[in-house]
Amino acid sequence: MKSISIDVENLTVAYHGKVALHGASLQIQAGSISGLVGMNGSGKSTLFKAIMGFLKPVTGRVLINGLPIKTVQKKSLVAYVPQSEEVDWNFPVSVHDVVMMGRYGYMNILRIPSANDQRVVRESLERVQMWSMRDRQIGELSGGQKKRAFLARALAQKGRVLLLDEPFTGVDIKTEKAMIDLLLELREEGHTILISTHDLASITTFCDQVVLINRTILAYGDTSKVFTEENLSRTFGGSLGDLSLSKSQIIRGNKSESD
Ligand SMILES: Nc1ncnc2c1ncn2[C@@H]1O[C@H](COP(=O)(O)OP(=O)(O)OP(=O)(O)O)[C@@H](O)[C@H]1O
Repeated sequence: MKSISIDVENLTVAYHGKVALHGASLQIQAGSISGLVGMNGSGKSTLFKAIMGFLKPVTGRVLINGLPIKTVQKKSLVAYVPQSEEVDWNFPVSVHDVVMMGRYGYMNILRIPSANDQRVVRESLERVQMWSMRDRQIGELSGGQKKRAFLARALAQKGRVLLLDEPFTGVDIKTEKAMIDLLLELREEGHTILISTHDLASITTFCDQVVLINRTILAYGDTSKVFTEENLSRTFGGSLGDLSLSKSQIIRGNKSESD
């Protein structure tokens, strides 16, 4: 699989004239995992939505492998897992239906799944250990199961770029570890992954790059260079103590089962 880069150039995004993200620039290397880190309201979801082309920027642009998102989306290259709050969980669809939505870009207007679509949906559900729950209504799932169902939808889309907005929120430590292992596998397969998370302690265990955000991009680059005490203080406006993060977790990451 050929890996794909993401370039964000001088991006400014506003909601009803109020700027949420200004002058944001960053580069995500093809075939890497990047952790997007920032406080509540710092603009993480806004950045995801702008990369997806859901929000029209006031200034700047986003290039996926050098191409505008509109061109790329026709090929279903970028898959997005939104925050749980963005999903209507009362919508009467099964887990299987949700994952099949990842195949819509490959179907004609009648949306009749082919044998290949059925196979890909099954494989995607099996990869997140959700095949046995395929007939459940999405509203009946636990927080972690909801996240896995939407990750399966992204896998079914066969996007080469995966944008994951807080996939670990409400997920237990065992499931988070299984998801991280899956992300590492997906990177080996050539996917480019941008993931926002509030679990700072696990960043150094799986992210090649870190992007620090507070209404603009404060820093980005190799985790070993960017995930520093000074940069985190700038991002969160406090000390490491406030972040419940030890120096060792910044340097090499040491999240344990008992955390
Ligand atoms: N639909 C919207 N209309 C108006 N303002 C919005 C909208 N969505 C987000 N905002 C504002 O834009 C800013 C950035 O919000 P955003 O959701 O991108 O932050 P975030 O970093 O994803 O936060 P969190 O960690 O809480 O999910 C916030 O001030 C927020 O209030």
